[in-house]
Amino acid sequence: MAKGKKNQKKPHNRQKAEKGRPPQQQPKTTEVTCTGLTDDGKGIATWKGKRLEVPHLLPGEKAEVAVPKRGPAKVVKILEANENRQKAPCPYFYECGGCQIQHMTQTAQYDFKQGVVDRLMKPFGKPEPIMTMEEPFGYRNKNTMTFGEGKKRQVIGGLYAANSHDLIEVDRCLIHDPKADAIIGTIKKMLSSFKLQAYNEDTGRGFLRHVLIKVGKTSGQVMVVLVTGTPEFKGKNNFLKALRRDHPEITTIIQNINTRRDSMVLGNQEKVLFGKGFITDTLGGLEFEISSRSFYQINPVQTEKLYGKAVELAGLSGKETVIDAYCGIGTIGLIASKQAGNVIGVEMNKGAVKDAIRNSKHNHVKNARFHQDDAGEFMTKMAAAGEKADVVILDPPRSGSDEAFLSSVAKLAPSRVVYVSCNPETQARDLHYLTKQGYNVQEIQPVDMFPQTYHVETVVLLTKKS
Ligand SMILES: C[S@@+](CC[C@H](N)C(=O)[O-])C[C@H]1O[C@@H](n2cnc3c(N)ncnc32)[C@H](O)[C@@H]1O
Repeated sequence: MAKGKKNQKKPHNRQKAEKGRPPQQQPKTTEVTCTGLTDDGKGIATWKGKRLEVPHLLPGEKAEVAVPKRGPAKVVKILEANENRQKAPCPYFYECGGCQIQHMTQTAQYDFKQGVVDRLMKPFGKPEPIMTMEEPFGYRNKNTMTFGEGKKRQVIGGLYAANSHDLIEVDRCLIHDPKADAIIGTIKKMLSSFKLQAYNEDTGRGFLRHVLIKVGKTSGQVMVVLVTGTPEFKGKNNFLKALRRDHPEITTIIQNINTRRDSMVLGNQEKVLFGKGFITDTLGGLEFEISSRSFYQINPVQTEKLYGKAVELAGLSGKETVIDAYCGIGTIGLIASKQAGNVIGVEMNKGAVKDAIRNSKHNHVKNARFHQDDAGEFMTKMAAAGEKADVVILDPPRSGSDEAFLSSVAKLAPSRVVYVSCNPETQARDLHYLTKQGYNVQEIQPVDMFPQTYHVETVVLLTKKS
């Protein structure tokens, strides 16, 4: 849900900016009929002969909609509702930018995601029914709330409003782990009794910027990261004592110091204040160490299904050489290593590679090696050296893979390619390339990794044409 936050513009001091500004005109309202949905779940309508995208509107619905000069259109009143509409369970849904489709019933959410995948994958075959989640709330193991000052310098702890960098006070986010929000609530209350200020983005002063909580869903371990604008931590010992007294479930506490003036959540400096500085969690029968910065899939229940499917599609017999490209902390490769001859992981992020190596030792995996490199360059070098691989598993970022990587796949000529993606649009682009390079798509499996949001994960099996 935090996707895109980093790139959002820094806000101005809104209070200052509003002084002397003429009162804002109310945006015009108009009646529209929704004819379809964008791939990110917005309604599509026509206004003044042009396409208008309206968040929270469903196909067939008639609505009165406000159309401001700048920014997204907004539903003022639904005049005729679609049967798939429901009252969003979260009271912050219409303001907050975290979830986009809570106004759809759960079944309609699945139909929407299935429809997006079916359309994008049509040239390659018919996707399997989406893997759904039995309990599609409270699934996140990584939960962040941001702290700031309100107009009266009061502490605000919450999430950013949609399409903006304005903070809205949120006590409970329904996709967060409830334990995480309870700890954040306690910290919010403790700030004033410990005379600690929230960080003010405009002045660059103040103490608490964010609280990041990671929860090991199977281990029950809890990491609290206090992201502070200054290294000084007044009353630290008593603060930690009080926090741990109220939340004995906390297993480690870290202070991350972020003095940057941009909107990156974590700074580069860290102090472990309590515990080991990491938590562990179990996935695919292995135990992974998770630090504050490690990339780790945020929905472990669905990740078990996703990785299980990816390993099944790899069709391993115990002898194969498997490449785990874009491997992060090595999760997929290490899980696959139990059924493979050997695993070669490649990942650009240095910290993640260190984590992957540590995780392979921790799990006594002897047949996996990890390399820090650009995946495309690494594969190009492998192909040039005449090396071979039996299976390539790739799980690139949202932007997808690149030509260097995909053309090297064709040269390495693995019999199977298992492509995991969090963006079916870039995945479809890359599948077009691979199918022209001698591969056939055999199976397409969508997985709902991010319920209540428009995001959908897919895993695709390609095999070499004989
Ligand atoms: C979607 S994550 C997948 C991580 C891992 N497979 C998992 O499931 O946890 C994508 C990973 O690709 C890495 N990455 C991004 N661009 C890369 C590149 N050009 N070469 C290698 N790794 C890259 C990112 O650092 C990130 O760890």
